Amino acid sequence: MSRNANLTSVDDALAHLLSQARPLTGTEPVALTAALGRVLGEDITVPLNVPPADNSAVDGYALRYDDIDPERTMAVSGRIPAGHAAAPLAPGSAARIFTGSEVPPGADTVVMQEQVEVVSDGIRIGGEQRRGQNIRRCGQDLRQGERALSRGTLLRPQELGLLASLGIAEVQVIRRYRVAVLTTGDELVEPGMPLAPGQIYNSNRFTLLGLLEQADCDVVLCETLRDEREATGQALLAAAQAADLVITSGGVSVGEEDHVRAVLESQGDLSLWRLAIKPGKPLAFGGLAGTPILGLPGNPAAVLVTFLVVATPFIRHCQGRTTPRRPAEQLPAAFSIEKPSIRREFIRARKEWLDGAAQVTAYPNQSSGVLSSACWADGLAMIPEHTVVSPGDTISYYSFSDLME
Ligand SMILES: Nc1nc2c(c(=O)[nH]1)N[C@H]1C(S)=C(S)[C@@H](COP(=O)(O)OP(=O)(O)OC[C@H]3O[C@@H](n4cnc5c(N)ncnc54)[C@H](O)[C@@H]3O)O[C@H]1N2
Ligand code: MOO
Repeated sequence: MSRNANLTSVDDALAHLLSQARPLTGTEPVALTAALGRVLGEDITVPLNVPPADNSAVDGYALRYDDIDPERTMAVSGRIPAGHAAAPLAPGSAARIFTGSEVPPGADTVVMQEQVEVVSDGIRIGGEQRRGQNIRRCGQDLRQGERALSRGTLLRPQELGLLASLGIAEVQVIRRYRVAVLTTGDELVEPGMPLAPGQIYNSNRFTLLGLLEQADCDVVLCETLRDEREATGQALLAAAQAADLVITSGGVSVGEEDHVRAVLESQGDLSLWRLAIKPGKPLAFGGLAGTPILGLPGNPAAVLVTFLVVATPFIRHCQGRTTPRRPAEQLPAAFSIEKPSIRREFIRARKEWLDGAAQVTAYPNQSSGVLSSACWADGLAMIPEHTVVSPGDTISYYSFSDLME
């Protein structure tokens, strides 16, 4: 691993995390109505042709192309509303047909009603017609026996519609990823309670719960721990036994009250500590009782950034999601970085439009204790290690929604 003043680079840290990630294999059945956002746990083979029969693409008349004669009135021998079986077409005649109605046996063409003149004893056909026009062929969407969707596909609204079009009401999905959340700190008080001197409200808990919900995780345990070594050890072990991943906030720096890292070091294994990332440097990663533990720093903006940059790729990998992270947009900076850092910096930023051109603006206060910067922002600008930035320089920008993908 490349280390810079004992800091592990973000790329090396991500490679290490992904090497430790164990994709979920267990599946569970869910009704289509509850399957949005889940990951398909089985390959789906098309059980029947979609559409199941040739049907009309327009409202009009079904007929045999060779019977079209602009000089002759054609009798209308039948009417086929959508949802009804089509009787065979009487020779030399036309059948009234509607969009989606099955084309009757014996017809090979549908003429739009706008090109038909209705007369007392039938119809007269004008305009230019083509053999086979306006018919949606049996199986043109999906053919029986072919692969409709593969295991690992994220189920979006259109995939749910496709499954429904195959008559499937329930699918196997990868089971939800179970995460335990432990926030640490004697100073923390839950919102709604009065605040005594020295205390602050526990904001990380809510940021993390929101992020995990957006990442389709099941939060199986959520506790706040006091800065106490033995209790921290017990709580971490209980969380490790209950979850696929434990995420903590706080207690990973160098102070003597930073117990999360110390517990990992003594009771589990600490395979990563201190990253070349700003904010978020003291991030710790390790394992306890066979469960990965991700120790995020306590500073509120560091929690958001490290979750998006480091935790999300790990979680997505474990969830069996196969789509790679979207590449950054390359945009001109509307800010400057005068002092190069040995850490890769993620700046709370906004993509803004000036005279029709996009540029990236930065929140003026990038302190990792300032969460309002993240509420102002719609994404993160990434500044590589050892880099200075002048206004107009091209930089990498990731929207928050792309980082959650
Ligand atoms: N001597 C050093 N001190 C610090 C270093 C260092 O390298 N040497 N690194 C700094 C950096 S960078 C960060 S980030 C923090 C991370 O420290 P911890 O992860 O141990 O976090 P805490 O000390 O517990 O808390 C830091 C900060 O965040 C507040 N906090 C914690 N939890 C919550 C919560 N749930 N909701 C809201 N706010 C929270 C806490 O009160 C502190 O202000 O260490 C630096 N120090
Ligand atoms: O890494 Mo810390 O989050 O810079 O404040």
